[in-house]
Amino acid sequence: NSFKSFFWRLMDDALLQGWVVTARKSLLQVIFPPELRFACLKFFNWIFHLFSSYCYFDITEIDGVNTNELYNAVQLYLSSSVSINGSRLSLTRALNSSAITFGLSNNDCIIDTFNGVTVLWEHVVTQRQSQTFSWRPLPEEKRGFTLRIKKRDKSLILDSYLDYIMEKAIEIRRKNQDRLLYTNSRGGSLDSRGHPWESVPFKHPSTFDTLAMDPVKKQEIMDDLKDFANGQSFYQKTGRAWKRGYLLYGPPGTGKSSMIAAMANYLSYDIYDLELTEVHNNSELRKLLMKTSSKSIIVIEDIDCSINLTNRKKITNNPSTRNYYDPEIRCGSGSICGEDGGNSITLSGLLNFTDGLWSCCGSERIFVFTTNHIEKLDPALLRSGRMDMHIYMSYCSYPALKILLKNYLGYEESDLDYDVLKELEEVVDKAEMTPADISEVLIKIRRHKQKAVSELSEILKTRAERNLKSGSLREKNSDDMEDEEQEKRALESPKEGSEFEEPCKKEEEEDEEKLK
Ligand SMILES: Nc1ncnc2c1ncn2[C@@H]1O[C@H](COP(=O)(O)OP(=O)(O)OP(=O)(O)O)[C@@H](O)[C@H]1O
Ligand SMILES: [Mg+2]
Repeated sequence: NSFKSFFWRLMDDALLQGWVVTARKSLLQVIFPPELRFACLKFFNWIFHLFSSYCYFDITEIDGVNTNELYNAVQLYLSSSVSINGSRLSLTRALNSSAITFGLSNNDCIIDTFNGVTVLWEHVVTQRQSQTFSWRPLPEEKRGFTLRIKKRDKSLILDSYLDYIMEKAIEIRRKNQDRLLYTNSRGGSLDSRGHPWESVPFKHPSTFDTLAMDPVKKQEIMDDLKDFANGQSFYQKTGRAWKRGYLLYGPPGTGKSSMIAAMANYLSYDIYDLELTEVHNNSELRKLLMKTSSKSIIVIEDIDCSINLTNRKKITNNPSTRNYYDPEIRCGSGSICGEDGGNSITLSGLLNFTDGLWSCCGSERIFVFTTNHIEKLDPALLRSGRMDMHIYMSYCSYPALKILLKNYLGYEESDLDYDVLKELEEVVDKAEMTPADISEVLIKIRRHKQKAVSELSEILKTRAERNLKSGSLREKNSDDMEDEEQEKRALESPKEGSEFEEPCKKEEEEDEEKLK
């Protein structure tokens, strides 16, 4: 009985409580209808914001139906600071990327500072209430960032912080994305999207660390590249197009192509490998240039072989008449400007490509030309300002050899005997071996390090001796030939005031008379 009464009392209580709750609810609704409650909330919000020293900006992932660019930019931008400070992170890896991006977890906060101003970012994720009609399905979660800043810093932040974030995001995206190597090997034909370039992921492992060359020269080039990449305001201030030209020259196998790969890896630029022989005329060249993107290196390898410079000799043989404004010289090879009617690629077209008006469509571009024979190049290509830096890639020097020993055998300078080093230093310059030759020797015997060094030393010695012998032989030959030539000249040369000068004088006199 007692249990029964207890049960019923409990039920009564529950019923009563339910009634009370319902009654209270309906009473509240009578006194505070939803409109009034909403107005109250708004009012309290307004009061809160009025007295708060902060203001808030919401950056939602989807703005109406479009994806909000700023949301993605903020996400990428925060990824760099989040990776250091966060304790719970979301990780993503985008398509075409080999890097992992860190992100703020849902409803997590992070503090950032910009120009001494502190801001707070919150990643707000809520469930989407009801699916409204839309042409494309929206994600179930509503994501966004809320930026909290002090009211007094509002103008500073809006003026520069958001621009800074956008720039940083582009940089991070480029760094994370695999770089591309473009080629125009398809000739002038376009792909389905109207692009003349074909691309493949660029994964060349060459870096400035692995490049064997004089460290001082290497540092100079690296500084120059960094100055260029950070020099937007400088180029704007001085009225120069934001581009730079490098001419790499030297014997085959000295690292010209490796240097280009190292440059691209250092600056995270794409490479456009321009095959000039596939370009039919100047307008095609211009179209190719227009379709290159900023932050890229445009490469023309073996420039001396790529363009017809046959008539160049005619011009350079007569230096007194050489004038850059001469149309023949501007066109490089005489055949090009006029008669061919633009049916072939010309030196003038190439010069316009590198520093004409068209070269400035897009910005932050580097032109690199390589050649094994700098002496074959037209002076118009070499004049200062066109190729800003001429870099000689030389035979392997002692500092370069030390880099190769470190890269291939893991030998630091201190790991090797003083005598061995001295021996290598003495012969390496005289041997005139390219880094490619030396790396070939080291690769073959890299498992037996000491043997590799002693074998390399032997090879260098033999090559040095051979060069010395052939050098002295060459000297002797050239001395003999000079003697012979002098003798010949002495025999052939007419005596002073002989008939050789007479006709010339006669002709001159006749010319003068005609002029009179
Ligand atoms: N300076 C260097 N540092 C490191 N490795 C080098 C260097 N030079 C050449 N090598 C090695 O030799 C190979 C050939 O070098 P690379 O193609 O860069 O020479 P190149 O100067 O472009 O020759 P070519 O004039 O024939 O095009 C590379 O794969 C690289 O491993
Ligand atoms: Mg090369």
